[in-house]
Amino acid sequence: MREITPKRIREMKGKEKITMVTAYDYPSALLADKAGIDIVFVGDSLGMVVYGEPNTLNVSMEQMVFHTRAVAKAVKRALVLADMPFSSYEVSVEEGVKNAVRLIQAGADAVKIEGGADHEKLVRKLVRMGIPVMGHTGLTPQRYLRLGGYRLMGETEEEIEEILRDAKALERAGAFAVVLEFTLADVAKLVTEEVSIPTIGIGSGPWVDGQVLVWHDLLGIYENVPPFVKKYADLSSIIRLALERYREEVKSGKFPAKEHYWEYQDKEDFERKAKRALERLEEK
Ligand SMILES: Nc1nc(=O)c2c([nH]1)NC[C@@H]1CN(c3ccc(C(=O)N[C@@H](CCC(=O)O)C(=O)O)cc3)CN21
Ligand SMILES: CC(C)C(=O)C(=O)O
Ligand SMILES: [Mg+2]
Repeated sequence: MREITPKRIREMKGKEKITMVTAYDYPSALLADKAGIDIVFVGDSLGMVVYGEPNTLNVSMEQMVFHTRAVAKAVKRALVLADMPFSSYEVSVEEGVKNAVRLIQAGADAVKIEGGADHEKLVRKLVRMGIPVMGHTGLTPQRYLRLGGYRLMGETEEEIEEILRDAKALERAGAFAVVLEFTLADVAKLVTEEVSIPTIGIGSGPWVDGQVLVWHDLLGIYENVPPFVKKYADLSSIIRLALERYREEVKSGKFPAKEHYWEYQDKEDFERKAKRALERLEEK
């Protein structure tokens, strides 16, 4: 059992801000855990930042399972959360349960689904069988085609109502937290006040219970970052510089240097052995 549990996350509401970051592989999850992040999250955004897709709609359960397994191996303290990908839970409650179980068996401590009111039955069922669930409302990227792209949510009365309805349905069904993505900050504040479960914002302002960002965005290794991202590092330029130096040193013969290889001290000994080896090869 890891130290950060869904219960601990719930208890942080109003006391301590919750920190969450995506990670898709072993080395990044190791770093996120060691940095003291509360929730290490295998997001379906991996379709975009790892696999180069234009949206998250082509992410498969297989991909989520493989990446969740790698992340789970690394994390000792944080809560490991895995996204349910598009079409893995919408068709039926049964299918949703089966797919959630696969992510749990890959090492996740909890799963996240997009939407709320539409999936109340599924959330209730998962929670009853012991699988902690995080919801997700506001901008839900799996509705990319219908929305006609990614945009700020909560500008109309109808959208505010929909976001509130989702959050309240999730609370009722037993979800332990809800992501509020790219909503006007006032809407996020209202939702945070209206529900007893923690709200975790992304692009939704400061009046929420926690924040989540995508690994590649905050570290500066993804070119199409959403407008709400703060870059905490510019790893792209650091990585490029290192690769250019490597290339240059191989071309010029500077790498590998003495400390990077091993040679015979006794060259005559090597000559003898090499000659014998070549002869043995001839005999066969
Ligand atoms: N790398 C990455 N970071 C994210 O935060 C993220 C993903 N990918 N993929 C899934 C969703 C999609 N998100 C996004 C992506 C783009 C905008 C964005 O750029 N909005 C622009 C205009 C978009 C358009 O051209 O239609 C804006 O100015 O509102 C917002 C949220 C957040 N999520
Ligand atoms: C944007 C966050 C919340 C997400 O769902 C993801 O990274 O997949
Ligand atoms: Mg997602």
